[in-house]
Amino acid sequence: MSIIELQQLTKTYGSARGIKNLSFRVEEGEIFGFIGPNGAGKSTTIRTLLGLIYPTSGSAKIFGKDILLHGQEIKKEIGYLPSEVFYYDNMKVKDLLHYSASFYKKDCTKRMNELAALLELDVNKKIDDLSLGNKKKVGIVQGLLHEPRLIILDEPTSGLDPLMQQRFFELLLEENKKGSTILFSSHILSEVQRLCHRVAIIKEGELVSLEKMSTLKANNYKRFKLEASTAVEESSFAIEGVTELVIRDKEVSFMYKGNLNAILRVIASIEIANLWIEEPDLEEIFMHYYEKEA
Ligand SMILES: Nc1ncnc2c1ncn2[C@@H]1O[C@H](COP(=O)(O)OP(=O)(O)OP(=O)(O)O)[C@@H](O)[C@H]1O
Repeated sequence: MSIIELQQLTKTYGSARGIKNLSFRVEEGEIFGFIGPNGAGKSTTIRTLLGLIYPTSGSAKIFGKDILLHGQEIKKEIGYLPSEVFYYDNMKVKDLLHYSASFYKKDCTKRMNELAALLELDVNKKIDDLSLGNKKKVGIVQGLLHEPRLIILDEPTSGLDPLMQQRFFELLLEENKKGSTILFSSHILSEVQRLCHRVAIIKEGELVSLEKMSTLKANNYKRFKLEASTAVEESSFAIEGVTELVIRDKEVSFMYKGNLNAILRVIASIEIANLWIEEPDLEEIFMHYYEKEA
């Protein structure tokens, strides 16, 4: 079953572009990555889905229900972590969390305490006295304390130190195992690569790619580096699929997409001293995508 379904969802801010005709689905149990550079439209999409802003046209459903007709009902089963968190600074953390928990019709105290302990968050402190990272932790506890069916995270790791990021990822994987579906927006590709099953790539408000993480990696380029025993001619590598060719005397590097036998035949014709074939990370794939599209 689709947990989220967007159909031609469009949001403009006056004459400014927000998102344009976005259509995709997030299936139950997925960890779904939503990636794109600053200003691509990730927050606009999320805020529209949550009913914080109104779509200009198109529609969306969450749990099979229209977001405009059933917004209140839908939101009870969503945990949302906004990209920036703002609070009433004068409150104590525990008071804020109890206040947040009061919106749900179940006792969230146990889970709230577990999450605070896991993230090493001191709930007796005033929000005013917290660092940026600790404020982020308050947002995480707030978003997860009611054990939501759908977790929506907008750039969740900014402000968290590496140890806490790791703990947070483990927490998300645990929630996912228990059955939560997760939509995760980011421009930090390594974290998307580690966690997500599928990824939507958005550029200038439009969807440019929607792939399984495995397909995105498999279909893509490999990076070749080799050291030859003698100087190499550029013409040796003039075959289809080779890009970013750099030759420095005996050292050659390039990206390749295509039949591996074809490139291995080229390499076999050279007397080589060393060879590396590397899987590009999402960062490289992403840059390729953008450069190619541009
Ligand atoms: N309130 C607003 N008024 C006018 N334009 C806006 C508003 N909010 C967003 N935009 C524009 O909509 C586009 C998408 O912005 P959005 O914040 O959704 O991008 P994003 O992918 O979340 O980027 P970032 O990673 O920087 O948060 C941008 O061109 C932005 O300038």
